[in-house]
Amino acid sequence: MKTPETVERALKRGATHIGFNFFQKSPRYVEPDIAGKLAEPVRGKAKVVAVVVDPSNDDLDEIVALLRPDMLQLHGSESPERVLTIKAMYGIPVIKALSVRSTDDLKRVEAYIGIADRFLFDAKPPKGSELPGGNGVSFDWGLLTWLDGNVDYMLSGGLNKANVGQALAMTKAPGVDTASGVESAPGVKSLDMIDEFFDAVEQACMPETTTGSVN
Ligand SMILES: O=C(O)c1ccccc1N[C@@H]1O[C@H](COP(=O)(O)O)[C@@H](O)[C@H]1O
Repeated sequence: MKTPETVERALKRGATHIGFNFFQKSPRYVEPDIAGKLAEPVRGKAKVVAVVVDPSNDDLDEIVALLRPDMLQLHGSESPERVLTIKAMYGIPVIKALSVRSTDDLKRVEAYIGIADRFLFDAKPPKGSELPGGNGVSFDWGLLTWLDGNVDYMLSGGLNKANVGQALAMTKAPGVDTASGVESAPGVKSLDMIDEFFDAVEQACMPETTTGSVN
């Protein structure tokens, strides 16, 4: 999120996590001090998440001081040992993002069990992309049937109003996450598209008993 308006809209629609991106090549990048201000209305209503990619300790020091995140989303190739070190340094829960193309990619979860607090499964970046995430591409959700049912995760990667219902129906994912799927241009979130995404999620999550037809 890069603007107060989009933060407000996502909160109003019931977002449980609001992310701020600190990968400098990203069109979603925000300066840590600006992110700290944007996060103020989020505190106590949703989790403030810092999205980082193989961050140095200096970068983390600055982000943690200025944003005061509830969670760190580690979206690079951080090893289990590095995740443990980061958790020990700041005492902040970690979402470990893993990119998925095959069942072997999903098996990488095992090394992080008991270390990462939650997982986020994203697609592998397309060839040539400079971004490790935020590429608007999905992976084969059917692969998630291989996952141990106790793993707490968020499904990510190319989710938008048109496919999030099918993604939820197919995977029963405990959470969904989107970035480019609610943007009118790279890095430009659309209030209408945020609404449409939440509408689609609500529709997908409606208990069957309330979606029956009226005769
Ligand atoms: O969005 C980015 O530019 C980005 C850069 C570096 C790491 C992660 C990034 N985005 C995250 O990727 C997922 C999926 O995004 P999308 O829905 O496919 O656009 C999401 O968690 C973004 O925050």
